[in-house]
Amino acid sequence: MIQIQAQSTIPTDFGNFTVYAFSEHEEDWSPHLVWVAENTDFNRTVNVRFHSECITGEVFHSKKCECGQQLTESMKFVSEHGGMIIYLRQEGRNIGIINKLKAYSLQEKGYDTVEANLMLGLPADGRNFDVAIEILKLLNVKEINLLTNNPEKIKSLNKSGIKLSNRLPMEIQPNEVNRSYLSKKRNYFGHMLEKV
Ligand SMILES: Nc1nc2c(ncn2[C@@H]2O[C@H](COP(=O)(O)OP(=O)(O)OP(=O)(O)O)[C@@H](O)[C@H]2O)c(=O)[nH]1
Ligand SMILES: [Zn+2]
Repeated sequence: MIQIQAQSTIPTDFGNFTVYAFSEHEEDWSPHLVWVAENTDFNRTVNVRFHSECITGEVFHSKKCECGQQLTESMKFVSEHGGMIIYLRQEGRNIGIINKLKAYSLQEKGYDTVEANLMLGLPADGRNFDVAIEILKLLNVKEINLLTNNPEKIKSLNKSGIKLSNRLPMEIQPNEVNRSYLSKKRNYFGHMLEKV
């Protein structure tokens, strides 16, 4: 059972956030991190982003995906309108950074993002979002707007008991490198993307 292991306030370029680290054990070096914008009213519909870790995109500005830009846009949005980012330590759709780099290596040979995972004997998407739901319940959140294009995140919420008021699109303008990745997301996983 996960619980809050620590919390603190952190000022960012986009405003002040309270950050909570959630894990089962205090010695877990990769806890899920929940970033709550300071103007968040838990008694109203809360704007929420479930965001899976992508060190290549978020820290090193990889052009292969849109994760870094989505995280920045999400932080801006919740700072302005209230809300939180549930930052899930599910690197590479939960195959881990080593396997993601192996998958990228296969992508250099011409395989797409799904084929590469499957060739490694791994699921196309190894995530489930139950832990994000658990976090919302622990924080006593009852009703949310979800910033996402991913239908799986919506399905998880619909069976959770937490009310989903609205889906808010989180679409980034494609670049020349990530356009085929984004179109695979739309055509294979069913992401609601209009710009690819
Ligand atoms: N295995 C694998 N993972 C990737 C690849 N490109 C990006 N990722 C991972 O995909 C995940 C993207 O997660 P999210 O930002 O939550 O995005 P999403 O599930 O597409 O849904 P929304 O952005 O909410 O629409 C991150 O964990 C990335 O590390 C890839 O080519 N292969
Ligand atoms: Zn990414």
